[in-house]
Order: sequence, then structure tokens, then C-alpha cells
Amino acid sequence: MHTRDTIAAIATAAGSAGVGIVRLSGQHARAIGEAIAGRALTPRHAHHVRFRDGDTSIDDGLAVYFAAPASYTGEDVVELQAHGSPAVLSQLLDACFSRGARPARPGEFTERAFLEGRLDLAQAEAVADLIAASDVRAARAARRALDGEFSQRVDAIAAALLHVRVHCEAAIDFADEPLDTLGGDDMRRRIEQIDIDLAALLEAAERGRQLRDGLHAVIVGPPNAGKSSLLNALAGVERAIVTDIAGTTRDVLHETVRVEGVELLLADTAGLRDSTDAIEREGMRRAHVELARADLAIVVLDARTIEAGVAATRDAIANVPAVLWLANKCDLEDSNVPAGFVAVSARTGAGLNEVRRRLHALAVGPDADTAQGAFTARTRHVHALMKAREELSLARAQIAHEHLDLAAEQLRRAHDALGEITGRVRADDLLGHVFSSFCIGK
Ligand SMILES: Nc1nc2c(c(=O)[nH]1)N(C=O)[C@@H](CNc1ccc(C(=O)N[C@@H](CCC(=O)O)C(=O)O)cc1)CN2
Ligand SMILES: Nc1nc2c(ncn2[C@@H]2O[C@H](COP(=O)(O)OP(=O)(O)OP(=O)(O)O)[C@@H](O)[C@H]2O)c(=O)[nH]1
Repeated sequence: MHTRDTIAAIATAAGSAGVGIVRLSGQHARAIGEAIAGRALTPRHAHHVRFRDGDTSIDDGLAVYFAAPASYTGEDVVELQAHGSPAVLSQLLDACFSRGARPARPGEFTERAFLEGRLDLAQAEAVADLIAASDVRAARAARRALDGEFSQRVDAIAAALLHVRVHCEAAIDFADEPLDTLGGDDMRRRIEQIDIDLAALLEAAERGRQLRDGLHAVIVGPPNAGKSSLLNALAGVERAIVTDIAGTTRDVLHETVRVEGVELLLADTAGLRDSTDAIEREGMRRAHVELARADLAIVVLDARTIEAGVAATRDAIANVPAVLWLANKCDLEDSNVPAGFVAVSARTGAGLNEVRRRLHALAVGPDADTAQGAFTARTRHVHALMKAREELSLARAQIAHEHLDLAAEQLRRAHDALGEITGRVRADDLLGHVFSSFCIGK
């Protein structure tokens, strides 16, 4: 089983630190580790040793040997825990290479853990999400995905689907008989329940994706309404150029802001209006591209011209899942704040706390209390779940027409879509895509 070559990498972050770790995994990990540590290594012991490359003393530190399969990767693993100096760690790494280890590719330790069956693919992705998590909530959600909360729900649905598939395949052999005598009702009921479970999981995965990626919010509105001023106010820095010239913002500006611990990706866009200026029109085209993939539109209108503002923005935001309406410049006289709008002033800061509160609520989702149960997920997972639902609904239609052979094929595809999430079914280039986004040493 353990015939893979031996890989080595610095497992800790680049730069100086108290401690840094070089990690080895593979069939020669133990021999290489023992050569550098200068002694035999007992599994699950921390040996205080002097690390040497031949006659050269590199550092003193701890050597830890994890014997296969009881290790992170499931292979023999040795950790060389030294002082966290880039110079020390690179010497240790070279010592590993000169003894036959090769540099690990990004994510290769975790890929091996996956290949050894210690993690499924969604859990392996959660490892990367956990490392990249930028706030406590995202870290907790990644931790839950790593603990298998997402995978277990996928597996449960896949198991129910398998049951229906078996039933359907069996019924094909009795195609002469009416489906009702073959338990067709039961099959339909089960499919209905699977669809309900899929829909719920899809919703959770979509929120999990937002947790991982941050909520994509786009600031839109007519020229001069104060969009850039709002971005600056929320970001707490003068990020965007603010002038009283309409059409100042041409390109899309991105800024990450944190509201009550939740990360939000804000995009400031060019004001929406009819324009003959080529640059401004291109800016508006980019604003529409941004809106097409937005989770949330923050519509900024001048509180003195709300009606015209609504008319100018309504079409652009028609397909955005959530909208927050702001009446800006409420510090000015003759400003008017209709129901459904939050009164703000990007200039004085009035209303900004309410905006943050609303943004936080939108980012956390409708059930902030149960967000405890949230896990991170990826676009890849969301798409696979949508595919499973589509195939399932096609299968349903075929069953209604008693085309069981066609239904069986559709059910198989729905099942495969779920299998791709956990990696039990593998598209050829899937693993490469997933693990190449990791950092080296993980
Ligand atoms: N020093 C160090 N810290 C680390 C890691 C590591 O590889 N090295 N990890 C790496 O990402 C994470 C912990 N993940 C790990 C998961 C499994 C095993 C492991 O050896 N499992 C064996 C033995 C279990 C046991 O005895 O309790 C097993 O599951 O069989 C080690 C680390 C975070 N901290
Ligand atoms: N009084 C007042 N003026 C504001 C407020 N917010 C923005 N302004 C002013 O309105 C003008 C336009 O502000 P911007 O933030 O550049 O507006 P914008 O919507 O980004 O404009 P474009 O880039 O042209 O689309 C500037 O002169 C700002 O100082 C506010 O809350 N109160």
C-alpha cells in the first residue's frame, strides 16, 4: 500500500518564527528522518535531537515519527521541528532532498490523506478552507466541514438515492407490469424526500460558500449618489476617489471590509446613467458583470432624488438575491427617506451602524441562531447539488411516464453528482483542480 515516493516540505509559514517544521511523508520518511536526527525514531515519541546533514550540524530540535497508517497522510510521516528560521528550515529541507525525498506539490500531503482514505474530498477542501479562513466564523465552519458534517449529509442523501436506484433497476426487469404493483408509490415518495433533503442541503451549501468566499456585495446607484463615499466610510480608509463630478468612478473598485467579524467583499461601481462617454459606458458594463455574480446589492441613492434613483437602478438589480436600499446624504435639507430605506450619511457617519447591522444580518443568513450548524462549501459543491436536483427531477418525469430505464440513467447521474462532492466519483482533472489551490507543505 505504501509505495508512494517520499515528499518533503516546510509545513510552517514562510518567515521567522519560534518553531518551524519540515515534514516528510512516504516510504523513506523514517530512514531519511533517522539519518538527519542521528538516531532511531520510536513512533509517537518526541525525540530531542541534533539535526545534521552529514557532518554539518544544522540545529537542535524535536523529531517525531508517525508510523503508517496512524499519521496525517496515512503513510509514514516524520516531522523535524526546528527553530523557525528560514535558513535552518531550508538546510533541513535540502538534507531531506539529498537523501532522496522530493519537493511536495501544493496540497500533496492532504492529497495523500485523501488517497489513503483518511479524508474525503470535501473534507480535504475544508482543510484548505480552514487554513485560509479569515475570521472565526469561517474557521468554525471549515472545522465543521472537516469534521464531516457536510460529507455526512451528502452521503446520507447518496445512500437514499442508491436505494431508489436499486429499486428502479429491479423494476426495469418487470417492465410489463404496471409500476404501481412494483412499489412505484414508494419510489416516488422516496424521490420526493430526497429532493427535499437536497434542496435543504443546497441552501446550506450556498451559505457555506458565502462563508468561505465572503459575501459579494456590490454598491450601485446613480452618479454622485455617494457610492464611493460609502465604500470609504465602511472600509474606514479613503479607498475610492470622491469628487462632486458625476461619473468619477469608472472601473470597479474592490475592498474587503469586516462587519462584526464577517468578511464582506465590497465592489464600488460606476454610476448608472445613460452616457455617451466610452470609458463610462465600459464602467457600467463592468458594473453589470459585477451585479450578475453578486449576493447582495447595496443601492445608494441621493435622499433628495429617491424616485429618479429607484427608476435608474431597478432593472440593474432585478436578479440580485438580496438588496439593501440606502438613502444617502440624509444630512442635507430636503432629504426624504421612504419606508424600506436606511437613512445614512456617508459624510457624517449617521446610519452607518445600522448599515453594518443589516449587512451582518444578510451575511449570516436568516437563521443566525442556527448558523452554528453552518459548514464551508464551494461553488463546485453548490453546482454538483444543483446538478443532482436537475437529474432527479428528470428521473421523476421519466417515472411518471413509466420509462424506468431512462429514469435509472438519470438517477445514476444524480448519484454521481453527489459522489463528485466527496470524491467517491472522480472526474479526471478534479483532484488536480482541488489540490493545486492548496499551499505547499499542506
Ligand atoms: N505538528 C503538527 N501539528 C498539526 C498537524 C501536523 O501534521 N503536525 N496537523 C496536520 O494537518 C493538524 C492535525 N492533524 C493531524 C491529524 C492526524 C494525525 C495523526 O497522526 N493521526 C493518527 C494518530 C492519531 C492519534 O494517535 O491520536 C491517526 O489518526 O491514526 C496528526 C495530525 C494540525 N496540527
Ligand atoms: N452632504 C453629503 N454629501 C455627500 C454624502 N456622500 C457623498 N457626498 C458627496 O457627494 C459627491 C459624490 O460622492 P461620491 O462618493 O463620489 O459619489 P459616487 O456615487 O461614487 O459618484 P460616481 O463616482 O460619479 O458614480 C461628493 O462631493 C461627496 O462629497 C453625504 O452623505 N452627505
